[in-house]
Amino acid sequence: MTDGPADGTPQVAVLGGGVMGEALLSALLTAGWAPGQVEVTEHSTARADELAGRYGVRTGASNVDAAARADVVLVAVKPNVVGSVLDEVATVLRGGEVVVSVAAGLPLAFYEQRLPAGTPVVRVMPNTPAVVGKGASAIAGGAHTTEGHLALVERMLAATGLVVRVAEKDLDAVTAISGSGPAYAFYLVDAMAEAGVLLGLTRDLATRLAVATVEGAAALAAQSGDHPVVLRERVSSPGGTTVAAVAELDAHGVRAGVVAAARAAAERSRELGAQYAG
Ligand SMILES: NC(=O)C1=CN([C@@H]2O[C@H](COP(=O)(O)OP(=O)(O)OC[C@H]3O[C@@H](n4cnc5c(N)ncnc54)[C@H](OP(=O)(O)O)[C@@H]3O)[C@@H](O)[C@H]2O)C=CC1
Ligand SMILES: O=C(O)[C@@H]1CCC=N1
Repeated sequence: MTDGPADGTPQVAVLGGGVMGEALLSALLTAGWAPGQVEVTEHSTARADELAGRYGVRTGASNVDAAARADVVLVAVKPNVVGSVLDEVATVLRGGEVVVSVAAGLPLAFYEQRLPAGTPVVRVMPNTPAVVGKGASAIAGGAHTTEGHLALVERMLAATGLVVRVAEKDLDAVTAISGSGPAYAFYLVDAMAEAGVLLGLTRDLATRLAVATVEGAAALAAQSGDHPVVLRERVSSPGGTTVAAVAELDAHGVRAGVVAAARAAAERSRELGAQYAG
């Protein structure tokens, strides 16, 4: 079994071809995997056919068959299904395959207990902007994971955007910030667009302006390296429109709301782990 780029391009089985499974499948192909080196499993025949038609990969309903052919098993089903999927594929894994999972909450030990002894497991917390190469993913390896395994997963995610290594204990927080975070940004974009409509802009124009503004602000924050407070101050002319607006954000508790939202997401991640791994 390969454990790194030097060993070539391993065969990957993506178990679950939903939102994240498709994003990772697409990223693998962009990163250089050939369609013949990736296989996807799906419950729904219609969805399997859709993915096969769009990406030219082999698709099927059998997790066991796909795992038996794979060097890397990428688990992309919901947390409540992961246990049963692991029990299925554990029957055909030999301990040398790398198991990678994007499921929220479930600890590495949960996988290691269910898989053959010595199986390297890597948890990944990606996010949906991976689809356009602007994602943010954090990875954490388990007890049998080597530098080569982590490097392989980084290579698999190369087309998704930023990839960072973290300790497993930080993954609930990562889930709350970057995993769920795109939803917070879309929430803001939607609110800004709605406000534009309220102020008399067409919905199309308001949405385009809101999206470009959030995209531009993120790019400026990334490229300037300046603290967000400094960037905000630069927008805020004395006695001007921005200070009037930000005072309303403060008065409505938006900052506290974001903090509470992230705390709730991290707590839910811990709950999912306890609920389905317990
Ligand atoms: N969406 C996101 O932004 C992120 C998701 N994740 C994680 O990714 C995982 C998948 O989430 P997401 O893609 O959103 O969910 P989806 O529901 O879109 O995808 C899951 C897919 O797995 C299929 N499936 C269900 N059971 C099985 C099975 N036994 N074997 C094979 N396939 C199966 C489902 O089919 P069917 O619908 O027919 O049951 C569905 O297509 C979750 O664990 C989540 O925590 C992590 C980071 C971000
Ligand atoms: O909502 C969820 O549970 C998943 C994990 C992070 C983003 N989506």
